[in-house]
Amino acid sequence: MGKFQVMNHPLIQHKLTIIRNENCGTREFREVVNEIASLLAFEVSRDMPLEDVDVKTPQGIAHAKQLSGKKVAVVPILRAGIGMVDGILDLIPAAKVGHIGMYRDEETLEPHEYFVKLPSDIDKRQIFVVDPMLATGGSAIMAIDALIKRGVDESNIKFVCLVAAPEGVEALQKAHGDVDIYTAALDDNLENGYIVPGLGDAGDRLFGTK
Ligand SMILES: O=P(O)(O)OC[C@H]1O[C@H](OP(=O)(O)OP(=O)(O)O)[C@H](O)[C@@H]1O
Ligand SMILES: O=c1cc[nH]c(=O)[nH]1
Ligand SMILES: [Mg+2]
Repeated sequence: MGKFQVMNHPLIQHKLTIIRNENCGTREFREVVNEIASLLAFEVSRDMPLEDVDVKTPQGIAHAKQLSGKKVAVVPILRAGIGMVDGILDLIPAAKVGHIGMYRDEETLEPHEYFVKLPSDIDKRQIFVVDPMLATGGSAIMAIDALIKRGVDESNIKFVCLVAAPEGVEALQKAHGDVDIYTAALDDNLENGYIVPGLGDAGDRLFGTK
């Protein structure tokens, strides 16, 4: 079973409160989502493997460490996931970026895939699937299905979000038990498909479309 972790670092919690506020405007919302994504990436990358390396400093030889594991791919679920990408690339600049386009039918809440473009070596990478909201879990499950269909092993996927509903966590764990889930908050429940208290429609707040 993959892990489920709520990232309760004080900086993450403080910044999440800023974007939950209905008076937070598009510009600040966008900036702070990226800041939270960076802080989440710092925690999510904590178990990346290291190898020993000797490096010559101006004063001698340091027995040091460098990253040794799989290269990273960040995969945002469009649209709202795009809001987290730059923040993660600030920490992992060499990561490749794949995109999976997904929209929820407003009536049925069913997800629909409309775009997939991934690095050609996606099956060899450590993948961070990012989306601010895990509501029913349908979009995350379908995005991960799309990766598995292309040869990705579930255990190489970490799902990173800002706010999760218990219903979404349960559904994602049931569908993809080996995927690690990281969130800045686990909220109360879903009402009409929206997370309560949540932060509203993340895509619309990021892109100013409402
Ligand atoms: O867990 P679920 O019930 O599937 O809901 C979560 C999805 O809903 C939102 O996207 P939306 O469909 O509104 O698209 P957008 O990002 O383009 O606004 C959000 O960004 C997630 O992708
Ligand atoms: O609360 C929610 C649920 C789904 N998508 C959002 O953007 N917000
Ligand atoms: Mg939306």
